[in-house]
Amino acid sequence: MTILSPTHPSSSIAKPSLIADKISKSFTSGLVSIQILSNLSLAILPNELTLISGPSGCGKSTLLSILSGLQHPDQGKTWALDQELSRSTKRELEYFRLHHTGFIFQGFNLFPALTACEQIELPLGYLGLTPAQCRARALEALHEVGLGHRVHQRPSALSGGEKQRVAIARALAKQPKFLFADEPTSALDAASGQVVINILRRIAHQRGATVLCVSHDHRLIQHADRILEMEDGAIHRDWRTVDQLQNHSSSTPMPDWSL
Ligand SMILES: Nc1ncnc2c1ncn2[C@@H]1O[C@H](COP(=O)(O)OP(=O)(O)OP(=O)(O)O)[C@@H](O)[C@H]1O
Repeated sequence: MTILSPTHPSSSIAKPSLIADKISKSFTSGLVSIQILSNLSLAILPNELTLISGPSGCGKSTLLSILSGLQHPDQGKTWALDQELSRSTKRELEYFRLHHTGFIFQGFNLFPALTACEQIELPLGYLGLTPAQCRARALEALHEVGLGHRVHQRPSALSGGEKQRVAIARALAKQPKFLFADEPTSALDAASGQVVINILRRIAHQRGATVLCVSHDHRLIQHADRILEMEDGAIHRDWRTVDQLQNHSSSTPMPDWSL
């Protein structure tokens, strides 16, 4: 059984790749304004899978969309590496998302008419790669998620877990620095969900990507490196697996996370 320990900054000396500094967000419904995120600050590290968990409606997806540059916070600042997302223009955010991010959603978002390989080749074309480069990257990504034998299948011939693996391969083929996943296992059975979360963790560890995953699927917790539990628009608890802590010396110096 995985034992969880409270996160301590000395557990890592890596520089955060994603930072939120006192961000707030509210939505207006009719005459009522509802505060979703309140003065939230956090720092996410590369090379690990960070899981944001919490009850439905607590603001997980809103936080993910702000950290990935899909939305601006009402107040506060966000950075991805050295780019201040909260001050970036729409065009700068589009460039950031196209070149540096991959997204994975609960519903897979695959085109029914395209084969697994074509699903991946299509968006790669927007990166300016040649058709041969797109094909090579697509095949490599499909092999990486264990779907080398399903290259020419359309979504209707794939299981839910396989569809999600195609979606991961599509995100992976861009070779992104950031991978954002919103409830990637919700539509999957336990075994398929476990395969998906293991792939996400491997991408973080082997490729050095920052992998941020939103889920209220408790089966995922023991497979994440770090767990952020949200409640009422704030980070309520911040946990890290003991395995991860033991990989670092107890004399590891404190990183400078000052904002
Ligand atoms: N664009 C929007 N306009 C109005 N309200 C919104 C908008 N986006 C989110 N909300 C509201 O903000 C709250 C938080 O939504 P969010 O999707 O971030 O929560 P969540 O924790 O991801 O929920 P779930 O686990 O159910 O997906 C919800 O009450 C939702 O209805």
